Amino acid sequence: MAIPEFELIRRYFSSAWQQAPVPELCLGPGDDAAILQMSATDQLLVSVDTLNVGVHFLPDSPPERLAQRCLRVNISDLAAMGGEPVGFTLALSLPDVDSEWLAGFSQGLAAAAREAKCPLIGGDTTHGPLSMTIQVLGKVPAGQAIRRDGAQVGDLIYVTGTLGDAAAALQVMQAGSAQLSSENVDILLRAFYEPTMRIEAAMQLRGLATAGLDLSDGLISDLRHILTASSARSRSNLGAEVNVSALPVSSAFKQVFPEFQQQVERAVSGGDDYQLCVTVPAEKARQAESLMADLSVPFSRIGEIVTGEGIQFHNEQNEAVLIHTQGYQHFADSV
Ligand SMILES: Nc1ncnc2c1ncn2[C@@H]1O[C@H](COP(=O)(O)OP(=O)(O)O)[C@@H](O)[C@H]1O
Ligand SMILES: Cc1ncc(C[n+]2csc(CCOP(=O)(O)OP(=O)(O)O)c2C)c(N)n1
Ligand SMILES: [Mg+2]
Repeated sequence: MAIPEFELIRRYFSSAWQQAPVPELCLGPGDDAAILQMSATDQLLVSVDTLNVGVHFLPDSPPERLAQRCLRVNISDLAAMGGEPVGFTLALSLPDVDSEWLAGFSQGLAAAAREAKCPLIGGDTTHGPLSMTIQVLGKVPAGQAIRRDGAQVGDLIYVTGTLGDAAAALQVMQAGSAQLSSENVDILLRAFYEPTMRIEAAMQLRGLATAGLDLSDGLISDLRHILTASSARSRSNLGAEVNVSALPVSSAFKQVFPEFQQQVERAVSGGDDYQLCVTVPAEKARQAESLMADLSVPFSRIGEIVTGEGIQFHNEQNEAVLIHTQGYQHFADSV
């Protein structure tokens, strides 16, 4: 029987993290980043993610774009906590020394590092199948990180940007794009390789959002992380109501997935979005919406936290919509 990714982590790694707590540790595994107390006023955020060929990107991906994606998806975890980047380390495993590939990779890495104001501060370079791991360090004023566990009944659920574009890009890369304009192909590929880092947006949402994370596995699994963490913390049963007609999707995405049910399924379970999903109390919603508008960040209200369990999807007419797909799961195919 396959062990789901999160059960595997809990079963085999919780014994290590439950040992020897240090006074600096404010938040261990389970959120987008760990939180460590650095001084009375500052906390350090730490997060790491790996990208593997064949799993996270296709073989022969352009190296410049791959580097962009690798740093951006990692910085997305810092952003999701309301953090500001401080620096990153890079552990790179390469099958051979291909100077053309490395020149492209180096350019993409430098461009993303510049944009995020996040310098490379160390790393490791080894011989092996292509794999890249980036660890990001960030900072946040003490107590102000946006965690996954603060959502409450009545909070409104928002997402930034559009959902499903990266899933549509993958479909286009794997199956072709006969019916798409080159402009739309560009939009989708950019969503996959260069997801927007929502650093400033999330910093503005500190103190307004009760919970938040970045969407990597798809809304249907990632919103559940907010529900699980927040239910545990508040010792209550929290669920979510999501209006599928409010899910923000691009016209390029709709061209790739023309049927409405297919659009809903891909938007909530396609993954690789790296948009923010946050919960905001109703009385702070106007302020949050206007701050996001000032930053020109699309900010869509898609639902509400309710008493209950799991996520219920409904349409504009308030009719239940069944979703048949799940979010991305590593090891889903293992036996
Ligand atoms: N091998 C591991 N040991 C300890 N913690 C882990 C391990 N793998 C994942 N985690 C933790 O589990 C949580 C969920 O992981 P993941 O889905 O990768 O988060 P994210 O989507 O934020 O990258 C994170 O807090 C991460 O630190
Ligand atoms: C070749 C390829 N196949 C499938 C996908 C889809 N995909 C792979 S991993 C993933 C989820 C996000 O990756 P994960 O390692 O779980 O990131 P994390 O949640 O740790 O940030 C998705 C949607 C992809 N990006 N590339
Ligand atoms: Mg991860």
